[in-house]
Amino acid sequence: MEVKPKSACETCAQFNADGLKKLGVNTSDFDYVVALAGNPNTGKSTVFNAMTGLRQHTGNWPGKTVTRAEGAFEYNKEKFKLVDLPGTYSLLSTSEDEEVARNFILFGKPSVTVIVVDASRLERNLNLVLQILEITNNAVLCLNLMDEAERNNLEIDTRTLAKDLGIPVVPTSARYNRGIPELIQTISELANGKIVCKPHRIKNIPKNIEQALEKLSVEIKEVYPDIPNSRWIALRLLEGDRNIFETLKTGEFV
Ligand SMILES: Nc1nc2c(ncn2[C@@H]2O[C@H](COP(=O)(O)OP(=O)(O)OP(=O)(O)O)[C@@H](O)[C@H]2O)c(=O)[nH]1
Ligand SMILES: [Mg+2]
Repeated sequence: MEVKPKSACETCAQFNADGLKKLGVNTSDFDYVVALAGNPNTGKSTVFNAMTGLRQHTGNWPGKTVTRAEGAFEYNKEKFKLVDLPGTYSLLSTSEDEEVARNFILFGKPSVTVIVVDASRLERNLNLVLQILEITNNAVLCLNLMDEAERNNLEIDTRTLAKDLGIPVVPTSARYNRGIPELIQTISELANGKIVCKPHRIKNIPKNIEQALEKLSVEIKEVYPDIPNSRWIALRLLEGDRNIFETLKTGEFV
């Protein structure tokens, strides 16, 4: 991860939060699309509401958001369309809600993916984080529910986490609006290339599988030239993922 040097004033989130305008449902003429992804009940909709000024339903039970919601905000004169997704445990999913999230993360071509995790249950959230990092170059980890983590006396080494994952990590307590200005600033810097990620990727793929992957992903690209992540899709097909197979067949990507 490389961060280009800036003046101290520019790096201050408090300073930059002044450049924020919550635009509600007015998503026209956006410059960037930002996806909010993560396990169920990690506070995605709460983050969405804090940034857009909308009142997307939030609730303390899994699966509250069942379809995707869209809103917008403006920051430093650039317009961001924010997409709130249903919670999902995995990109290798089967349930209908999870499919909505997976298809958007895979095929929606977001400029930035915000991965919202529960800081008090970090370990069980990491599975999805690593899966998302396989398919995107531009992501930020929103370490939410920091108030809960603090209450449980959990300390998280955010610098090491950011280094190991290869993406920025922003601690937040979205319910209390803590960390939201920093998150917005990080999203903006990722979108306009001031921060460049080097996401953690699995490297030890056997040679024969690697060759099959290469071949299949070339064929996928021939049939679907606009498709992102053809390599990951090839891997899923080789593993026999019926959902991905059906999605490709119907062409209903998003
Ligand atoms: N203590 C605390 N609670 C939070 C925080 N952020 C969200 N919550 C609460 O966590 C619950 C779930 O929040 P949601 O925003 O609905 O979570 P979600 O990720 O959108 O949930 P799904 O749509 O089901 O995936 C709500 O009761 C929120 O008020 C936080 O930073 N701290
Ligand atoms: Mg939600």
